[in-house]
Amino acid sequence: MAQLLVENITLTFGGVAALSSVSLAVEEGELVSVIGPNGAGKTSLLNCISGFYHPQRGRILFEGHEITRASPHEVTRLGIARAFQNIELFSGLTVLENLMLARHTHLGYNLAQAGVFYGKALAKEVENRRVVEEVIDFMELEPYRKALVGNLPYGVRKRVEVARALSLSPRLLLLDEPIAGMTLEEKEDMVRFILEIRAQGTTVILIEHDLGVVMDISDRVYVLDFGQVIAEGMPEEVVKNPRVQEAYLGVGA
Ligand SMILES: Nc1ncnc2c1ncn2[C@@H]1O[C@H](COP(=O)(O)OP(=O)(O)OP(=O)(O)O)[C@@H](O)[C@H]1O
Repeated sequence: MAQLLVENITLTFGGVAALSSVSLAVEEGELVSVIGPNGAGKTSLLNCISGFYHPQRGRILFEGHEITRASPHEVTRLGIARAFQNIELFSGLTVLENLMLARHTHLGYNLAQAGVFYGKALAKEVENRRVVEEVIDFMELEPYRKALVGNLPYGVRKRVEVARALSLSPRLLLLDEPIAGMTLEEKEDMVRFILEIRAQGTTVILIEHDLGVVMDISDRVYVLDFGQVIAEGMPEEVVKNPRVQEAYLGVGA
């Protein structure tokens, strides 16, 4: 069974369908990209998977659990984390504090539990710190760990945003335009990190407008247009698909 199954989801806003009967199946360890023109429904799809939107029809299963109506918090606890297009970090906190806070907020013990199970809470805190330090090391953020996020250049903040998602130890990572607005060098670095994340066994769903990057690194690609999946397959198949060329690349027709 696929790790993530999206079955015929439909999401409407006041009569406008952002997604119409969209299905998607992602295997554990795959790097799957979702592409499509502006307004095609890519972010809406990620919002449904991550619990921010709930589709009116269809269902979503992650590792056999139905998450169609789950909250973002529940989805995170089940092993799905998301790096946002518009960076969701606290600019007045350091890199280290942002990552620790993410773990506390989503996976941590609450204060009442900490009071009752002091030893357990302490062990949890040591574990939180270990994971966060590993992520900082992995994302090569060591030079910035004590820097306030608000003072960091945009490209580094994008990297911290991915690190924040990774610090939740996800088995499925959702990346919404992780290289948008970056310099060429920053893009190359981010692509390398994405490939390393996948190499470590984490499943990745990527929304990205840079087709060169998508075609280079994806195992499979889904193409959305007007809220519908118009093509799915290996990158080299998808680019040859006449519907994709018409709808997305603006050629043909
Ligand atoms: N909260 C909302 N309220 C109303 N309409 C929405 C909402 N979110 C998305 N939509 C609509 O749903 C459609 C799909 O939008 P979505 O942002 O998912 O597309 P996208 O493919 O991610 O676009 P982009 O590449 O520009 O980010 C659009 O018509 C958009 O206006």
